[in-house]
Amino acid sequence: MTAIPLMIDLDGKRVIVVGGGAVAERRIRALLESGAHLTVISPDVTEAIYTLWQEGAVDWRQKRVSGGDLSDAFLIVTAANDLEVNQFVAARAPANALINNASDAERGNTQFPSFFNRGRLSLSVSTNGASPMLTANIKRDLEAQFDKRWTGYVDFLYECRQLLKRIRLPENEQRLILQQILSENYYHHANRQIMLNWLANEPEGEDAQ
Ligand SMILES: C[C@@]1(CC(=O)O)c2cc3[nH]c(cc4nc(cc5[nH]c(cc(n2)[C@H]1CCC(=O)O)[C@@](C)(CC(=O)O)[C@@H]5CCC(=O)O)C(CC(=O)O)=C4CCC(=O)O)c(CCC(=O)O)c3CC(=O)O
Ligand SMILES: NC(=O)C1=CN([C@@H]2O[C@H](COP(=O)(O)OP(=O)(O)OC[C@H]3O[C@@H](n4cnc5c(N)ncnc54)[C@H](O)[C@@H]3O)[C@@H](O)[C@H]2O)C=CC1
Repeated sequence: MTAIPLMIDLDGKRVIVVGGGAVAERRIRALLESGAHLTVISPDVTEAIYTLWQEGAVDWRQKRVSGGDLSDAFLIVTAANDLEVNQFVAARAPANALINNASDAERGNTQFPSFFNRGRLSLSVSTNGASPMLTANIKRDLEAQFDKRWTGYVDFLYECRQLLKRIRLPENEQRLILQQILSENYYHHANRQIMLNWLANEPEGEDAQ
């Protein structure tokens, strides 16, 4: 069995985080931007989680976890520093819930890759549990290779593609342009602007909405 990566939309979904330590904090940071409704269940939490709770970014139930805390959860992260607690949570999770078990990935069905974004570009790395430290190293290399300038470049690619969809050129011409904008020429802002202006001034295709 091999885990496959998916991009997941958690907007408005109920996410339960069991435990309030360093690992829980890392998962919460990854989840904050997702629009999920986050509830932390733990007798204590780190300072950073405490601040997030004060700011209203997460709910906090200051208690040890019990089975009743897990109903209706779409995703459960269990990151208590007690193997048995994490096993209990994994066993009591609703049948269709996604479950990430921080102390034993194989007793869950969901793993968090290490990831970062450059605008719309998302890069994630996983070794499927072989070596989280190798993952961290590879991520660091990728962060240097795909530096912040990629954000603007990927925005440019997005805008071009949206404009092309409106113009509705014959498929081969559209592919040619999509290929062409991958050339290093378009790392330069001025060239991007020329392409965008040209695309923006092309008439819309017949059946464009
Ligand atoms: C499945 C997964 C995540 C999940 O979905 O929960 C997972 C699982 C486990 N990690 C464990 C241990 C450690 N994890 C780290 C560090 C990181 N772990 C991360 C990801 C992942 N860890 C996912 C797989 C990713 C992959 O395979 O590529 C990183 C990359 C990202 C992040 O966590 O945000 C982050 C680096 C962040 C950075 O530095 O940038 C360190 C080192 C440290 O702390 O410095 C140690 C101690 C050393 C060691 O054990 O190697 C244990 C044993 C727990 C126990 O012994 O009780 C398990 C459980 C198991 O193996 O089953
Ligand atoms: N996935 C990963 O990347 C890593 C996972 N781990 C695993 O994650 C576990 C947690 O690591 P840390 O966050 O560093 O530990 P930590 O000790 O900083 O935090 C553990 C938290 O769990 C809470 N907790 C304990 N019993 C609980 C219960 N019955 N109900 C609710 N909350 C409870 C504690 O109050 C504390 O807030 C480790 O024991 C280890 O197995 C460790 C390192 C990396």
